[in-house]
Amino acid sequence: MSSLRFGLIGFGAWGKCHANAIAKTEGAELVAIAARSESTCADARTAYPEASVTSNFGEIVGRDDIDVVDIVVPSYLHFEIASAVLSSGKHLLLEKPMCLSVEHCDELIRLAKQRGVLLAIGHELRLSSLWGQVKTMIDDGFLGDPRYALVELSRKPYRVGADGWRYDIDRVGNWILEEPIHFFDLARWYLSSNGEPQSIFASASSKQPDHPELQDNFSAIMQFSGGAYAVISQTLSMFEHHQTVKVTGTKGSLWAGWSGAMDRTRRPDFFLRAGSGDEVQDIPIEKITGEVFELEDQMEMLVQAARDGRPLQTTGEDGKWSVAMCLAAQRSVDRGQPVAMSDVLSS
Ligand SMILES: NC(=O)C1=CN([C@@H]2O[C@H](COP(=O)(O)OP(=O)(O)OC[C@H]3O[C@@H](n4cnc5c(N)ncnc54)[C@H](OP(=O)(O)O)[C@@H]3O)[C@@H](O)[C@H]2O)C=CC1
Ligand SMILES: O=C1CO[C@H](CO)[C@@H](O)[C@@H]1O
Repeated sequence: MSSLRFGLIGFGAWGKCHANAIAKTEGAELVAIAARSESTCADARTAYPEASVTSNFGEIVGRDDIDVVDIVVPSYLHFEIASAVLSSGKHLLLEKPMCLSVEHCDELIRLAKQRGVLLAIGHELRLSSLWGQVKTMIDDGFLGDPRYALVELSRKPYRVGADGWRYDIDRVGNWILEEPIHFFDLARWYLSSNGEPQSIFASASSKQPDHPELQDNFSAIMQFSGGAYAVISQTLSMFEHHQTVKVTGTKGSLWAGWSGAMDRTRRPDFFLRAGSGDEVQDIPIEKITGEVFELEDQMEMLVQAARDGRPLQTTGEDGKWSVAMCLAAQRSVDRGQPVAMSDVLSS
């Protein structure tokens, strides 16, 4: 069977990891790469001599021998490039945050439906053996009724990004859309038996006096219709990368952790422990986990969805919910009050 032909737009810190993941995936072929600057285009030519490289992403969009486009550019460019790709009738893998507004997310979902193509969003934690095992145990009833989730990350500061986009509020949107977006997605996934999130109350602080809008410390409480709630908390003022998840229910509890020198390490430490009354067990996680590994699984997911019609695990609808939760959280930080999800989803 012939390979699915991928075009990659963006070849920065994370785009290079995408290129590597596509190249490793059976049934996928990296045929074209676009970046902005000549120097990044030159890097791409050296690393992937068999791919065509361009500084005009429109050339990839305009080709009719490309099946899937993978977009890994600064977040403020997601909507413009994604709508061009979907309009051209190609499948799309779009990095998180899907877009910087709910309206733009809706428009991409509409376009994907209209053109009958796949739209997957880079919420790769859903493909993790560790975070996925937590979900499996919740769905299998280990906790009884889930009542509470904590998703917490302590890490070193964000990378600046090409041309400084990640430290420019107009181009990044806000910092909740950068990394806490993954944790909102996880919490919504874990507590899905409680219905959708109803409201979010959040606080944040900055350690940068000249940039109060870039908030290094962030915490939120999200309330679900079924009565459960989740706490999302992150600091960028730590060292290394340490993530914790705790979920409790009417019968049991789960505690999972992942640590590495950085988010992209290939040598992480991770664990899952499960409690039921006084009995505590270590749950083995056979498959190594971390964002670089899940990225490879994400490429495989696309190949299988495009070829065999298997369902996507990271959909446009989920991408939209994740953006909406982050926008609600930022509005709550700014106003000092809880924000109803219905206000954000309808505005
Ligand atoms: N799911 C996840 O876990 C992660 C998701 N992300 C997301 O991925 C995206 C990219 O992040 P990251 O790689 O860290 O950012 P970088 O700044 O490192 O890279 C951005 C890349 O986009 C390229 N680019 C900019 N404008 C254009 C354009 N008009 N056409 C083609 N290429 C362009 C840049 O080119 P040049 O180099 O020439 O400037 C650069 O190669 C962001 O949306 C981020 O939120 C990031 C990390 C992890
Ligand atoms: O998961 C992630 C790792 O950190 C990056 C920032 O440096 C984020 O963009 C990203 O979502």
